[in-house]
Amino acid sequence: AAPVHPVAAAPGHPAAPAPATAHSPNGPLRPLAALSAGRLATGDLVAAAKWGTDSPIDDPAREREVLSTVADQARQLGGDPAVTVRVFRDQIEANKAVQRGLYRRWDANPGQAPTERPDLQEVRKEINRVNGALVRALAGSARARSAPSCAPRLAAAAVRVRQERHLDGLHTAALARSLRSVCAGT
Ligand SMILES: C=C(O[C@@H]1C=C(C(=O)O)C=C[C@H]1O)C(=O)O
Repeated sequence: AAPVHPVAAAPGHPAAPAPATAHSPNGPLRPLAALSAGRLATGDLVAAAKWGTDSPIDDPAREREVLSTVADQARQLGGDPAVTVRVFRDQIEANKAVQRGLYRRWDANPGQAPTERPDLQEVRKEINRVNGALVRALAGSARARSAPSCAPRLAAAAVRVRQERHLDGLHTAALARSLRSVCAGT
């Protein structure tokens, strides 16, 4: 098994608590954007793990497991399980959009296709860690997510993350997709 890529292994240290509002330029929304980008980076590894195998991009059983786990985690943290599940449905769609985009790229340019195959189970362990951090960041951002300033602040945070991580068009579009229901009432 190939080692987990460092970009995915350290998306803002997912095991640590979400940074406090005062230390984040965009308040508690910035970690949501950063963690979402970290989760999307795992999409590259998942695509590489599945490419050339029988494992389909869509794995509904794994998706159900993710959604039920994050709902439980949200309940334990005093978060909102319904909101958490809604956001994670978007996270999952965005992850699959990355995988599909990479498959298109690799089909069109076989020279760009991965030559190493990461272990999907190892990548999913990393995804689980990011999931836990995201659930925590969601639970800690209820006020910011329901404020009228949520959408512009979240958009600004996403732009910063795109710049910091030098995201390409595929990952930038997926980041927007992943954050679609973060702000209440959007
Ligand atoms: C990331 C994967 O691919 C898809 C996306 C998932 C996700 O974002 O959690 C879960 C299952 C798959 O439908 C995977 O198979 O683990």
